[in-house]
Amino acid sequence: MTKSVQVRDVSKAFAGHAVLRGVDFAVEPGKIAALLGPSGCGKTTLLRAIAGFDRIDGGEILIDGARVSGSGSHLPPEKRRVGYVPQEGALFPHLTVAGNVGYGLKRRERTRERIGAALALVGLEALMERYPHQLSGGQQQRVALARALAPGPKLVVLDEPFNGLDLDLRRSLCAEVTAALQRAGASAVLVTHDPEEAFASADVVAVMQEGRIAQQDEPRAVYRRPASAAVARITGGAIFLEATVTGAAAETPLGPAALVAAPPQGDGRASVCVRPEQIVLGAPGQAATVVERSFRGDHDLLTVTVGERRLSVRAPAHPDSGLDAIRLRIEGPCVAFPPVA
Ligand SMILES: Nc1ncnc2c1ncn2[C@@H]1O[C@H](COP(=O)(O)OP(=O)(O)OP(=O)(O)O)[C@@H](O)[C@H]1O
Repeated sequence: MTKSVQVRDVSKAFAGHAVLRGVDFAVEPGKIAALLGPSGCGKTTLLRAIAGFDRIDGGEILIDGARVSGSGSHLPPEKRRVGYVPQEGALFPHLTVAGNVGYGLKRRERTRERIGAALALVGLEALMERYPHQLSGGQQQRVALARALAPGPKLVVLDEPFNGLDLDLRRSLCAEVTAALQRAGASAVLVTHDPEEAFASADVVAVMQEGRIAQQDEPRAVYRRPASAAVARITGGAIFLEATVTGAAAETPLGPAALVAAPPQGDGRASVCVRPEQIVLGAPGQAATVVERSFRGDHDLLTVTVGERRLSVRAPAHPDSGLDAIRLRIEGPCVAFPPVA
């Protein structure tokens, strides 16, 4: 099947500093892909290259099977049929909602019906006559999405569209944006540095690290089977335990742990990655001593020692619990990486 967007071996440098170093990345039609990575890894640069705002130095980019960048060619952004949602919306303050949404449409397409249909995708058709300053931050972002969707693009790229919004709003807006993209039948690339946002909104997560895609897979796969220790850290909480591996089993300071698979490096010493929720309290388990208990609302965060090792462990919130001896064990399969030197 023709990919909605296909990025092949793309490189890009700014003033001699390589920012994209051979990026391979693809999105299937109608799917939402999240580009997840730490600050400075090249996410925005890749997004801008796909949208056509920046030229690439090497490799090629295809949209719907047609080359738009590469081998000396560079189709300008307005010819790519890619909708772009920048950080913090960037609506025109002097235009109404309808004016903003109609902005990207050709004059003959700029009808009330067409604008209303785009606003209906984000549930804001009632606010057509308002100005951006009369909208909440979340509404502004939805208008920015409606503006990007109005010309009927096959692909929409969104650059950290929920930045600057509070956490509750981020979560609800994320669900609304995903639903609007699905209603519009558009494929999307969403840039984020928040794993929860990537998992909640995307069909596929591409984990980016130092200008390369380190792993691209379904959300559960990148979380449960990270390809490297760095991917494990980028995709959520990760506790690394020194262990001895035999086949698909590991012996750790917290007792035995099953592995998702025997590691390619074989038996011997390893660093086993455990997700925080895989460490559970209660017998049977390894004896641990609680040295600090910190109230975190819906849970307590315990600092515990197991032998020489100090760990942070989530525990149910408990008003009467003091500092005491507990037992810990690992539940569910983990991933083993080569030992840290
Ligand atoms: N126009 C430019 N000129 C020079 N350097 C640039 C330019 N754009 C980006 N860079 C550099 O490229 C690197 C990657 O930047 P980019 O914005 O793509 O990262 P990012 O992963 O999107 O980061 P963030 O999450 O902080 O937005 C950074 O070191 C940045 O300083």
